Amino acid sequence: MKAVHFGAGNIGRGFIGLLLYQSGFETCFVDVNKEIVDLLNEKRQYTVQLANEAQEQFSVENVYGINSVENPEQVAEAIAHSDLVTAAVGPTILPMIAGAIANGLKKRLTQTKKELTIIACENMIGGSALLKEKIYEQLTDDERGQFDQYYSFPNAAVDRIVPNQINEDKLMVTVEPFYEWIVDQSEIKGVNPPIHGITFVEDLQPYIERKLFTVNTGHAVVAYLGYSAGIPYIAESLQNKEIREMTACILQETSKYLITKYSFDRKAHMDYVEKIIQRFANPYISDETTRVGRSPIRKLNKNDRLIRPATQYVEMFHETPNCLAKGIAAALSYDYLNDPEAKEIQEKIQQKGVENAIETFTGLKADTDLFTAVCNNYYELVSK
Ligand SMILES: NC(=O)C1=CN([C@@H]2O[C@H](COP(=O)(O)OP(=O)(O)OC[C@H]3O[C@@H](n4cnc5c(N)ncnc54)[C@H](O)[C@@H]3O)[C@@H](O)[C@H]2O)C=CC1
Ligand SMILES: O=P(O)(O)OC[C@H]1O[C@](O)(CO)[C@@H](O)[C@@H]1O
Repeated sequence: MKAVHFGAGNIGRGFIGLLLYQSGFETCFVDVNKEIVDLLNEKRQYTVQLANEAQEQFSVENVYGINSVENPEQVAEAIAHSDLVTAAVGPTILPMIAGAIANGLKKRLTQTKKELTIIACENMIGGSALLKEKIYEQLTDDERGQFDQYYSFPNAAVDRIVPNQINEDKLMVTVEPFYEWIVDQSEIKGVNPPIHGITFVEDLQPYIERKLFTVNTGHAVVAYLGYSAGIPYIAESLQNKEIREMTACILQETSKYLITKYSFDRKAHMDYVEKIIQRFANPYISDETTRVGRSPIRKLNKNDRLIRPATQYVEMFHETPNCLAKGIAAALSYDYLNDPEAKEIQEKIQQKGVENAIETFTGLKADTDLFTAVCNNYYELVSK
């Protein structure tokens, strides 16, 4: 079996690539990073190491790379002969890979009429649906009809903390032991991809919201509060009592929303939350607050990990989630200027004021209690 995976980065190599190999796939990594692609072609294998006391290592073999800038034709050819296409490039990059996937899928139709599954493995709601939308924008009506018949784009939730790598071996990836990959099987045409480690579900919504509004909300606020306190690493940030308590409070608010909406068992959900906080504090991982806090405009989007649970909370309980408001304020105050999105937010705040920035980046309306709470928390945070 052959898989084409876009994005030979942390999640691509450290999570998806590992499971594909363990499930018997040959994996073609498509990337724009020449160094990584060349190394994959030279070594044809790499190592994944677990971030725990035993530091267990796994060899991932049967891999190669294609540079999509230099060799777009090879990418199309690989997709035409593949049994699975996956991606982990980041939500903002999905539109940029859509053309290459569209070309490959068109070529595939000239050679076979077998079904194919395409899965975007990103931290977002509806990642594969977005990829499909961007691919379909490039098709004629006739091609859309054929794609509908053979290709499916099931949404997915992926969870494994993979920090930035500082290994001498540029292909090696250190990952946390925990992982979860959940795929919406109701969307799949033909058989489910035979990958050990995927959990197939009929309704992804509870799983993706539970993951995004617990793992990603929690991780992001630790990053922004840690950065604001001058702490460079996530685990170290959690040693700060104020940050730990604020994170717990924020996750109480998201839990209240999730438990009410999806009727999760309270005890099981709170155990899930506790386990996640322990994962953040993993002493075998050095995870920078600037990595976890990256791209704050994306993270402040109305459908993402900070604003969506807050607005859903207001809608459901008619009260303001004050801790989430503080987490949102911390994201707005994130002034790491090497991050282009953080820079853009800070420039907006300087030029137009924080009220304008809140409206622009979060979509919150100025006459709401949540807006006021975010604003007040922002002023409190920056005056410290
Ligand atoms: N690192 C983590 O712990 C987790 C990450 N994710 C998600 O996985 C996705 C990828 O994240 P990471 O692996 O951490 O990022 P990364 O930056 O390590 O990897 C992204 C890869 O995509 C490549 N890329 C960029 N533009 C491309 C293009 N046009 N065509 C092909 N490849 C391209 C980059 O060169 C890089 O190798 C993101 O959506 C992230 O939210 C999800 C769960 C955990
Ligand atoms: O990848 P994003 O969406 O920027 O989020 C940052 C971090 O969230 C996690 O996926 C999980 O907390 C990280 O490991 C990840 O990189």
